[in-house]
Amino acid sequence: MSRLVVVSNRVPVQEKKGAASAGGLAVALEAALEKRGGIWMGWSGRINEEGEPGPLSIEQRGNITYALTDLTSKDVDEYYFGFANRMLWPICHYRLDLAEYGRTEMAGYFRVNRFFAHRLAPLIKPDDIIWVHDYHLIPLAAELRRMGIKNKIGFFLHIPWPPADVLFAMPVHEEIMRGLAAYDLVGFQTDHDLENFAGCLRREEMGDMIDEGRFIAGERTFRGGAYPIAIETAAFAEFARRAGSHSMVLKAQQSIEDRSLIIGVDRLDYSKGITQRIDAFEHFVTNNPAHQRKVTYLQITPKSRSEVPEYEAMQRMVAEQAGRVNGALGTVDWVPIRYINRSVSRPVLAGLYRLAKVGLVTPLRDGMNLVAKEYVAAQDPDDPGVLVLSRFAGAARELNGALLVNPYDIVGTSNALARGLNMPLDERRDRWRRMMNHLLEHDVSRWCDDFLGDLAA
Ligand SMILES: O=P(O)(O)OC[C@H]1O[C@H](O[C@H]2O[C@H](CO)[C@@H](O)[C@H](O)[C@H]2O)[C@H](O)[C@@H](O)[C@@H]1O
Ligand SMILES: O=c1ccn([C@@H]2O[C@H](COP(=O)(O)OP(=O)(O)O)[C@@H](O)[C@H]2O)c(=O)[nH]1
Repeated sequence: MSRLVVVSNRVPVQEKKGAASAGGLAVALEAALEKRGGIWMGWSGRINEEGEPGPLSIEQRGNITYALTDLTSKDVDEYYFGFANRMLWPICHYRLDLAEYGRTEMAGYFRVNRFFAHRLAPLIKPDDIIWVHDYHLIPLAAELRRMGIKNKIGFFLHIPWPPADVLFAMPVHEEIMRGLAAYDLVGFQTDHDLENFAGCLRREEMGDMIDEGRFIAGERTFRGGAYPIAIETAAFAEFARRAGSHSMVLKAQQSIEDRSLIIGVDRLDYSKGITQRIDAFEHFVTNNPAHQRKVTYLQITPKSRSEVPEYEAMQRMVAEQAGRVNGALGTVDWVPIRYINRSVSRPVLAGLYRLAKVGLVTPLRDGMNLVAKEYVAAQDPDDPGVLVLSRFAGAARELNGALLVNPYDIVGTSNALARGLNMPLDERRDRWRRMMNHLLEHDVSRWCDDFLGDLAA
């Protein structure tokens, strides 16, 4: 089996041991590299203003060699906060209104990708398979090819891919598309993302699909497919089963008393639909007097990308909104929304998911949304909760036992919440079993095997 070289912006070794990780990418990949061995290269998370980069910092952990590079603050501002998170992220989440195009940021993005390629190339052996992750690093393969690297290189996009009319609002869309064409295999979360990609290629006759899953763009032919990312289902279910004795989970359970728990877990990101969700909850409580004082909505929302102005504004907005709703609906002995701005460790999350009668996952647009899958995996088979899921999350393509909602439809989401809380046990079991069977069969190791199998083929 060939050695695997993974490249991603974030690398989990940069997190302190035992720290709670708030990103799905890290969670999913750790398992894969442990199994196969190889190199994981990425940003150290550190800023180094020296100008000339020092040597890569190398750390061996089990089967994995972590190779990390520092970046300058100019790099981080332009490449990560700038182009990746203020241009590509909003565009790929269909938010043209939030996209900020700056030439400096765009140049910084391509420059940092070139820099990554120069640091990575000396580590690569002829038989290595290279797997690049996410929107931060789209041009990496083109840079490596320019340096003469002929290895198989795959790319997986963790976020949605938009239709042509949205993508083409980005001035450098052609270069980004050409960047993708430099890979041997481009993986998307869903068939819808793949269709959008094919549409973008066709629109200005840049390329086409020549066969099922085979594309041409200019001189290059390459493959593309849908590879929905997954979780370590059995292990997560076991976490949840044991979590009942965790002191934090016990405390939560005691403090909820006999109320029904509704849970939301999201990075504080405008794509996650948190404000619409709070509106839906407010509508639900106001219009269902029988549930007043009988429900607690726990929203766990670690801060994310706070240096980006849209995220900073969002932090204020959600905090104010949660406070306003609690002020309007709460009583001396009942706080309807518990809003937490910190990251919670995965074992505790697993226990909280299991306590919750409803998992409320309502992004306006999301590549996959691993929280939806974790919520299902964490349920008690004898008395499972109900997943209320946005039709615009990648997970909605797979989780056919969920109550699907349009997150922009506040009344519709409120009705789904009511239906979830009142659902008879038999229906809950049927719905949960369908989803759990799917998640057990399609877990994260299968996701890796599928992608790497196709890349190696
Ligand atoms: O690294 P950050 O800027 O702090 O952001 C965290 C991660 O957010 C994004 O997650 C996506 O990947 C998940 C797993 O495939 C998927 O379920 C979710 O829908 C996506 O939003 C981002 O793509 C990662 O690169 C970030 O590390
Ligand atoms: O306090 C938290 C909040 C989230 N997560 C984890 O962060 C991931 C979020 O992934 P998702 O795909 O839902 O969204 P993303 O943040 O990657 O856009 C999930 O595995 C969660 O369990 C966590 O460990 N602690």
